[in-house]
Amino acid sequence: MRVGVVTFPGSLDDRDALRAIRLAGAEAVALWHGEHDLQGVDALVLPGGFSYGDYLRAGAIASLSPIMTEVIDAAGKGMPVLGICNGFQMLAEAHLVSGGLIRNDHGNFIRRDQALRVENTDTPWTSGFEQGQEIVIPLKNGEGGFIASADELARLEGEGLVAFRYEGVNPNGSLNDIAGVRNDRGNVVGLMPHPEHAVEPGFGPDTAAAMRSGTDGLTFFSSVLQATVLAA
Ligand SMILES: NC(=O)CC[C@H](N)C(=O)O
Repeated sequence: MRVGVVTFPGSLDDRDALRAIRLAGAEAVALWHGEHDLQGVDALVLPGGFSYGDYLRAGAIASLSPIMTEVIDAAGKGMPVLGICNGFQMLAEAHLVSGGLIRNDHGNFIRRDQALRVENTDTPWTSGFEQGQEIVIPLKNGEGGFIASADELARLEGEGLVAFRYEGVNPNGSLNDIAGVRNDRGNVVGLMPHPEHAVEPGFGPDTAAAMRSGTDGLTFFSSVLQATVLAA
């Protein structure tokens, strides 16, 4: 299975995403934002970072990059797409998932090992988790506050489209503690915390809770591998 990671000008976590994919056992394919070419990949990751310097709004300019034409087309056909942090911001700007991300309510960039509750396992990126499972992965952003209109929020909740919720601490004022959402079909998932930074023992979160494994993030990438094997 081939999983592509798109690099944009200002991407920061593309290499870690490629490494996470390899550690999960898939072939990692580096893609460039300026090309209209997905190189035949089976799944896609939009990585974290500061694409276009976060000018305008984080993810807004990247969402108009040439390759996004192909990403939007593939997502519409059911290809698994994961947006991590800046990638989640791009998914929201491209309307591939609902809602938007705004500056953290306290106004500061924040970095912490963050506990999350897995709310929806019916996606190719979360199928390896248990419903309600608590995981710990790193969070690091300045514009992580999840917003949506009252109607859209009610729809997300009512239709079970909230994929992850902050547990214990809401680090940025996100409505309903929402840390990640999925699209209606389930193939597109976006979240603010970073699974690709928690894939190897000793290099991930260092909280006591996470010492259970420190590799909760790897399940995202092993899940998508499993999803495609089952579909094949
Ligand atoms: N880690 C990231 O991807 C950061 C995302 C974005 N640049 C922000 O600060 O909100």
